[in-house]
Amino acid sequence: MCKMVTAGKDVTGCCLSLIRLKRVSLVDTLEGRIDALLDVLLSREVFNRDDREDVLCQPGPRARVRKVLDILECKGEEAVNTFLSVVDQPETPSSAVGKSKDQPPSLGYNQIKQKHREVLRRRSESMLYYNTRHGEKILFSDQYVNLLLVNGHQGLDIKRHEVLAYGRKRLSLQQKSAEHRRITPDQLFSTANGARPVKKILVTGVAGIGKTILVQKLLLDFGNNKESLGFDFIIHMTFRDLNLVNKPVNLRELVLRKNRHLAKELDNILANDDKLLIIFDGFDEFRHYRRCDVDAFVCEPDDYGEVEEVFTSLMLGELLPNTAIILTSRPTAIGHIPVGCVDRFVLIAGFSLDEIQDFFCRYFQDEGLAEQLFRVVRENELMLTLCYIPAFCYIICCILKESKDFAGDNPRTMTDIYVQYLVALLRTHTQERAKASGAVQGTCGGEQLSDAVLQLARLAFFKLMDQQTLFYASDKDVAPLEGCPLASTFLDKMVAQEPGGTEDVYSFAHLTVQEFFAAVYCAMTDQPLPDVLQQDSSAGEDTLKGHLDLFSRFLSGILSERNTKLLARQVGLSCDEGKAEAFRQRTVSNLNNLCEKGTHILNSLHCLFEQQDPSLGQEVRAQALRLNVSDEALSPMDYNAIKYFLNATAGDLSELDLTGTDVSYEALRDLMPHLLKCKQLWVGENALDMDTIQVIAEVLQQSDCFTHLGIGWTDIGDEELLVLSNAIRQKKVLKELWMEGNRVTCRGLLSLSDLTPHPLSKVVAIWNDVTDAEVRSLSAPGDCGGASLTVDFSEDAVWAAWGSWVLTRCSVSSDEKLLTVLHKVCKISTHRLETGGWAHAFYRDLGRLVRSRAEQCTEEDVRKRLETFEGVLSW
Ligand SMILES: Nc1ncnc2c1ncn2[C@@H]1O[C@H](COP(=O)(O)OP(=O)(O)OP(=O)(O)O)[C@@H](O)[C@H]1O
Repeated sequence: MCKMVTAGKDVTGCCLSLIRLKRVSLVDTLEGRIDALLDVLLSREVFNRDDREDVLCQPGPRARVRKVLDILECKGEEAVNTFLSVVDQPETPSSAVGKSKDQPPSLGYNQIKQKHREVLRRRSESMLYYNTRHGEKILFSDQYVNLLLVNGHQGLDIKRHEVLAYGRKRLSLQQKSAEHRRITPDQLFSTANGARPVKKILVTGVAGIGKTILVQKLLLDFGNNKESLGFDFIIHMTFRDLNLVNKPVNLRELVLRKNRHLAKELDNILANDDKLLIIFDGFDEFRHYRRCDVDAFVCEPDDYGEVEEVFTSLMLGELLPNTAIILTSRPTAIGHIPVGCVDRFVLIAGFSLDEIQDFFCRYFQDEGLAEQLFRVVRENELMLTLCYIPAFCYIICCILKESKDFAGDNPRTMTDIYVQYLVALLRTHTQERAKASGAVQGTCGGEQLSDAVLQLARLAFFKLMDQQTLFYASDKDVAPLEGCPLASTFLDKMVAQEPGGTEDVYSFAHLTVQEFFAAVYCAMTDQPLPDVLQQDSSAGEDTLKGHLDLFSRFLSGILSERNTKLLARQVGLSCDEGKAEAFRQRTVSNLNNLCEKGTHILNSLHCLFEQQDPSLGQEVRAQALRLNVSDEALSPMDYNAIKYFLNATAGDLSELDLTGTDVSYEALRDLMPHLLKCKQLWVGENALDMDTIQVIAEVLQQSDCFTHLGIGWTDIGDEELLVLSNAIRQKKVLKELWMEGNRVTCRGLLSLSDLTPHPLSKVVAIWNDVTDAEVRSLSAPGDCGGASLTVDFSEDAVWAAWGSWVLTRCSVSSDEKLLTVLHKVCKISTHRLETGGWAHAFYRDLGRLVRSRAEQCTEEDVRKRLETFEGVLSW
């Protein structure tokens, strides 16, 4: 490799700049032979003994090479010239210093390896549920259910709440399962032929989907010698634990914090970095997660840095470049991960129907009972949707264990389930306390119970507002919970090792549980609503979309009449009626506002749904009902909320925006009565098959008010357009048809000729299968479309804005979706793209995006297709 450094160059006169230029690769190349190199430099009198000492004082081989380079810079051209001639010489076996890499592992190394496996096995063999009783041992292997893992790149700007995004993602994943490749835990590091090795893996998935459990599975299999994934050692770190590090630290100390048994062999373990896997769990819980864009790195295991610097240095390969890393995170935080270095993106998609059933069997350990209760859940769409998330599956099993069915207070909304969950656990808790103290039930009842719940809820609320999920025992908000047995039912506790002793650190088992308790506090006390919910929706749209989404849904559900009554009866909590009424009025005014402006409205629809009060919907009196629910795959729960709103509100639907929602035939058919009253329907960026097109055609045939239709990027061809044009001909009310990026040919467009310019005053059909000659004839006045038909890139200003919109979308889409877009946009013939026009910049930027995606892509066939397009785009 040193040959490469100087090959083909006349080194005289440029040696100094050469070593500056090649500094990083020199460090990589020479770290394994630094000691031998020093000897040679000494013997050639380039270095003196003091220089040598200076170098040897540096911690670790990489730092030593850097020091050599620094000293050489001071010594000037001649010294550097000699140095380069030395490094160009082939390495003699004796000079190779990567000792531990080349030598067979020592006995000590192998013994520690086995011991470490035993430690990991011991630590991972029990399943720890948040409410596991002290001393209770539930075997992990008895409870573990297979998780669906898929290779996948995820958009980095997922801001929506994970739990809710989950149902949508899950369903769309299922639909597209053929396109995605399933992987199993043992395939995480496997590579397709010829692909570069997978070293850094990012595992994402929403709250409660099983990221930590997957990590536990990897550790247990490793501990049991079942699956080593090719590693000698796995080091497990959680960000919860790393949060406790509050001063500069080095990697060695971080490893030893929880693994003192590795101390003796740690040098060898770190030297064998290609046999080492480090797992970092729960990046979203890292309190410094916004600060990982560091510019200071640590390069040696003994170098000190802030904890985020050590982490980022490992991720970017500045530190232990050959070490494999698995990083888990909820999607909300991945925008802060240096994803450029990630070799593989893995998404945990949770349970499918079979796994839910398997979970029930394992949980109830009685086949008959499990089957009976599974049937109850399967018949309840909402419940079933939630069960795809293992954590919910667990919560629902807890509820069922208590009540055996959902009869009586049948849960209809997400809040209902959480309220029942709270009640179920409180009941167990009070009964157990009564049993333990030998007293009658109610020891912790009445006031005492509601006070304890409010204490917990207070903690949840204030920490949520500060976006905190970890609470130290020394915190003044935590202190009142000391000794409260209720807290241990709902809070996770861990003991943090601190220099002066230990400290307890608490968290709710899941963020959703914290959000629920926070909403209980806000509803049941005189705490004013948080500012973001107070704001007029015109100012607060953005914030309302963010981290308080689920909190506001819970708040709405808790303030509903049925839940306030239930909580009063079961928990002794009462809420101020004025507050409930104020919240309801705010919900109505938010809905009015969002409808009139056509801003994203889904969360407010869920708030309304949570209330389950038909009269509330009737109060919505927006001047125009513009419903924008675009850009995320919608789940059955979302459709429930949309339909609920549309059924409850009177008035015609001005606009329904279902762009990029994975809308299906069933969903559109279900919405049919509302579509007949809709003026503008946007269903672009969904794969629309003929059945779905038929539903739209039916609406066109029957509706007297349907004036605008958007079906861009829906993969439709002439046949589908023919069905639509026949339907338009029936009522002749459609004015605008947007159908860019499809497979329509000139023949298809000609089917619209008698419909333009009346009723169709605008047809946008760029990026379809139309040749240049056809474009000219179609655009000619008097022909098929004339002025009302746009098939070409004529108006620069309009399409420049369009291009940047498409680019933004491409940058957050999956590789598969990117390929679909590329397939369309690369059909444009180049001579129509006038030099200097917007299209050049557009294709250049698109080319860059494709190149970076191809570099990161681990699926060979997808990568090859991306590379083909890269070639096309670099004409
Ligand atoms: N594969 C599984 N088999 C059985 N139970 C599971 C499995 N995965 C998850 N669970 C259940 O779901 C709960 C939550 O899982 P886990 O803590 O791994 O989620 P997570 O994705 O790490 O969530 P968060 O993002 O909130 O940290 C577990 O405590 C367990 O009860």
